[in-house]
Amino acid sequence: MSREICEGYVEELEKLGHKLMELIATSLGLPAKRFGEYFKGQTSSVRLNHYPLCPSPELALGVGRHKDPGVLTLLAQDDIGGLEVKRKKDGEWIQVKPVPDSYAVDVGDIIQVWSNEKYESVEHRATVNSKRDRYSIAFFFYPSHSTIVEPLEELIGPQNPPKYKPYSFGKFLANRKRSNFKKLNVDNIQISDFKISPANPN
Ligand SMILES: O=C(O)CCC(=O)C(=O)O
Ligand SMILES: [Fe+2]
Repeated sequence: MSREICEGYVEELEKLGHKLMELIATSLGLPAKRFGEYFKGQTSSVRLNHYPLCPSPELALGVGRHKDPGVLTLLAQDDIGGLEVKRKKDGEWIQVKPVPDSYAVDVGDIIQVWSNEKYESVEHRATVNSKRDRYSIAFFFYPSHSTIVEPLEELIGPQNPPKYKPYSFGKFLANRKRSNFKKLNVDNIQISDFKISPANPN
């Protein structure tokens, strides 16, 4: 792939990311450009995923269950399928069927915190299959390293106290990456670590 093609692709995804954030801002009753400031010095990235076919797909996962730490993930997937999201009401894993010429849009942890849980970050995973290799391209729309993530002040008040303590996105991500993609015996850092519990508001 040439540099121009990659750069052009990322530029278009960035535009789409901003557009989606404008719609989300509007849905929360905020000015459309409310989220723009966080993306000055953004740290977005692209990951090319290759899942080789697996003779025993019931014994392995392509990517284990997780929530994406950023703002949005825009996922282009081929026609094989394998992405699954966890349905909250019963914990069932639901397949996200590939739709040609479209992106699967995943709300990340930061929107959950910014919106004080009006939106929720979706838990997901990717399975493998025994028929064909699968490819996906994930664009992770991330704010600047220095962003302090906290519920937006316009969305909190006496009736709606903040559900999260502020945290540094850069430090959160650095902590996540410390695992270096190895399987850990303990869960790595999660936004729930910053959750304010009603019994212990500080
Ligand atoms: O390839 C997929 O379907 C999902 C990939 C994913 O969740 C990720 O890269 O964060
Ligand atoms: Fe993901």
